[in-house]
Amino acid sequence: MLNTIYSPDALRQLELEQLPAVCAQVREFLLNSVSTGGGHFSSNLGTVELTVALHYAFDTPKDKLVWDVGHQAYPHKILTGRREQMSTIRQKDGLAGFPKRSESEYDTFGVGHSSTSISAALGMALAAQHKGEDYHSVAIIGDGALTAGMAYEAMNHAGDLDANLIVILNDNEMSISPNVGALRKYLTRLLTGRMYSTMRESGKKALSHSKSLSKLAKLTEEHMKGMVLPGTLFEEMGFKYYGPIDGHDVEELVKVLQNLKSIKGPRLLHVLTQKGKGYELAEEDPCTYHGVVPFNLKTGLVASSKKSTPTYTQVFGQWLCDMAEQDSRLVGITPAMREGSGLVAFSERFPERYFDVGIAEQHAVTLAVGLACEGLKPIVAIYSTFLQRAYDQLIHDVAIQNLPVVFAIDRAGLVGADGPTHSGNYDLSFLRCIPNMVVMAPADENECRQMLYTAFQMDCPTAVRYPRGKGIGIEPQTAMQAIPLGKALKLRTGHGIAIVLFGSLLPEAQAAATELNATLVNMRFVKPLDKAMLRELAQSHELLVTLEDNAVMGGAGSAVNEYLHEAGLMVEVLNLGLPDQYIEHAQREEQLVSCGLDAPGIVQRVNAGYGGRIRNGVTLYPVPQYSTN
Ligand SMILES: Cc1ncc(C[n+]2csc(CCOP(=O)(O)OP(=O)(O)O)c2C)c(N)n1
Ligand SMILES: CC(=O)[C@@H](O)[C@H](O)COP(=O)(O)O
Ligand SMILES: [Mg+2]
Repeated sequence: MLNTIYSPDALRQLELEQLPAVCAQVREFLLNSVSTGGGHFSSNLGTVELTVALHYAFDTPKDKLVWDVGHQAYPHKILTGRREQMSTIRQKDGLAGFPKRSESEYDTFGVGHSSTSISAALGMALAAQHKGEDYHSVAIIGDGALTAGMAYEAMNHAGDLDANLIVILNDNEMSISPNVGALRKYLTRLLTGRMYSTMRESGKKALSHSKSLSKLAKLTEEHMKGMVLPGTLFEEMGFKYYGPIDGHDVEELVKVLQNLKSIKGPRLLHVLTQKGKGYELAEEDPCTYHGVVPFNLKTGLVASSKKSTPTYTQVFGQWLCDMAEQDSRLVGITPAMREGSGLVAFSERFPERYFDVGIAEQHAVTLAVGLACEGLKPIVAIYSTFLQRAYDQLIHDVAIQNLPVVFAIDRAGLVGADGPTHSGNYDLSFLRCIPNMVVMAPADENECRQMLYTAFQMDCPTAVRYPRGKGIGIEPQTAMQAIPLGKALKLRTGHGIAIVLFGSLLPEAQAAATELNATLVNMRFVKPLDKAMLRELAQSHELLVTLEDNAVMGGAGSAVNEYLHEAGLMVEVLNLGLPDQYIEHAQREEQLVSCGLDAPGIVQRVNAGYGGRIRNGVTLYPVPQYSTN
């Protein structure tokens, strides 16, 4: 059947009774395609029935489905004409891992970061009112995503309006790790309470009396009211609350959704799903199977037995435990990224000093400030891309008060398969302009550990930013020693050209320096800059090439330009970094090549500019062209 479903229209031609078979085929397809190519796994297995029901019950794309985060939207892609391209998902020139407006008319809203769906769907619902159009706006949000403030900001607004907004709460009791907070407890109470069973039965009865969809359509508010649990949090916020219902019973889902369409105003349907549904290992351990590399379905994910050097994340995790052992003031904070940020061991060894705050980056930062005010030493472990959410807190709460909060910023620079929504391309630009901040970028794993230690010793806000994955393979030393503030390190002495490196592009810089016989300096600090070193380089070289895995605009290279200008040092400069464009998903190495940040790319751009200047006095720095699809 799946082969004939090229669009939701084709799905809607089927009989309701055929939908369970469609679901089985979508799940089978998912199991094979994600285990073969990698990607988000558990969440997609959990949304199969919900997705089929939504496209069946609603008139998509006229009706708008807005997926929150979008990591659970693979079934949606499969049913909206992209099944045959699913093998390319998250790969260079392939489908994006998240809904993306330019990819399909069914992708109503681009996502990747969480908790935006209710705001966006409300905007669409208000637009419908404004334009006098008649379509439904449906936000599909997970229980994890519902821990973020933005979701409540949107509900608070929506609950006071009469917009045609439907929120589907996809509750699987999991974020990436088990969900946290009072809301989790509240949802559990809703599920386990006596009222739930009573309500569920009455709801089912109401629905089972209806023989056909046309009759179902006539089941209006009165029937649905039988399913209402009065006094819920959502009701108090102005939503009509329905559910909870079984998110794997596709026929029941369709019936309820059909009914929901005829009700007016903001309404919320609570749907229960199981993360990893249909693959036993993922059902048992949805967290491990949240995002997967290719694996054998028969054996499941198998940890490699080869001893390998640690990733930057692991270097951070080890440092955190070591530091916590030495200093009881240390506390660790994560906004819902325990595994990704390397905090599992810390959370187990120091549970009383570990805080998973849910998807609440703003709160994570200001919580750290409160802890710092009272003499504790907070470490905020956060992905660069998610720190963007907490920029005001960083300035207003941390930096203006000059409090010693350490930001361990993971996934800095290009991240690969997750693409532009998750790239950490801007942190150097947005951090270095904040007074009081010290900003460090390690060039290898040991330096990362020593920088974290350095940061921890300081009495001001500090940031250490490091990339996804492994470095050059330097085993961090156990001993920890603070790095002198703002001190760069000369790694190679060459002639004419000096490569001024900020961060992890060390192998590329080393290869290019050798090829060009250039001086190579590891700057280590983006703020404060080693001005003495820059002065010396400017006075002894003809060209300075700054290199960073951050946007060129406003980044570390810009800091060098500003200093040279301010100091009146006349030297030619070539700033290499990420262009003023979004870099599409691909492997990180492919992304670096496409930006001219691999060793041959660096050499080519230096030669083009520098050679041109030497030959005829014309400065020419060609910038590679990037695709902007
Ligand atoms: C702002 C933001 N912070 C963190 C993340 C990382 N993240 C992606 S999915 C996820 C869990 C979401 O849980 P839920 O919404 O319940 O969906 P589920 O994974 O259970 O399907 C997290 C923390 C993100 N995408 N956006
Ligand atoms: C959807 C989301 O935000 C996360 O699942 C993210 O994809 C994790 O990225 P890492 O694989 O880099 O931890
Ligand atoms: Mg969840």
